[in-house]
Amino acid sequence: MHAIQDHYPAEFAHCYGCGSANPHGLHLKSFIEGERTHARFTPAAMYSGGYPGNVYGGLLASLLDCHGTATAAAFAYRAQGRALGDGGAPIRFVTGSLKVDYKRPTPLGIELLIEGTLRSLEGRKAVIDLTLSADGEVCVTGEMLAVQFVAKA
Ligand SMILES: CCCCCCCCCCCCCCCC(=O)SCCNC(=O)CCNC(=O)[C@H](O)C(C)(C)COP(=O)(O)OP(=O)(O)OC[C@H]1O[C@@H](n2cnc3c(N)ncnc32)[C@H](O)[C@@H]1OP(=O)(O)O
Repeated sequence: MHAIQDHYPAEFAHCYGCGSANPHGLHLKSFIEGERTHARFTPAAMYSGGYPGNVYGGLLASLLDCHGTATAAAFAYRAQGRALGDGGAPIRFVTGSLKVDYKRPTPLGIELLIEGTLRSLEGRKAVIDLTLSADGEVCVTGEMLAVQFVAKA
């Protein structure tokens, strides 16, 4: 199964969090299944926060950031009856705002599950609800406003 990011055109594949063309990046891959999206990431020891054994909060926000915009794009394609990577004009979303709530420490070294659902899609604005879980426990929640990017003339 192809990830949502596998359909990003080469010129948009340099994102630190999810771009396949960024050799230093996280290479997050998100998938849409039914009414939710999901991605998985196992943080290595170098992503330590200040508290031993736990993940740095900025990394967690990065994971939500990339997964949220991928979620917005995937649901926008679906809403328009289009297939991802259909060769038409790409529907690009960027993060307008991202609220992150750290509910409990997130452990290093185990697979994290990041999930997204579409709360609303109106015009260029998509509101995405996000969770990040470890071992079945939600550690982080997020709320993203993703805005469809329109190149200005
Ligand atoms: C599947 C195939 C895909 C193919 C193709 C994909 C390629 C895709 C690559 C993506 C790669 C990964 C991406 C990773 C996620 C990042 O890391 S994205 C990087 C971080 N984000 C940014 O740099 C965004 C910077 N900000 C901006 O560029 C502009 O502010 C924005 C967000 C585009 C909006 O500007 P604008 O286009 O001038 O639009 P504007 O009229 O200001 O706002 C539109 C609406 O949104 C609202 N809004 C905007 N910002 C906010 C805010 N912060 N709070 C509340 N409301 C807001 C406005 O109030 C307005 O609402 P309405 O009046 O329409 O009701």
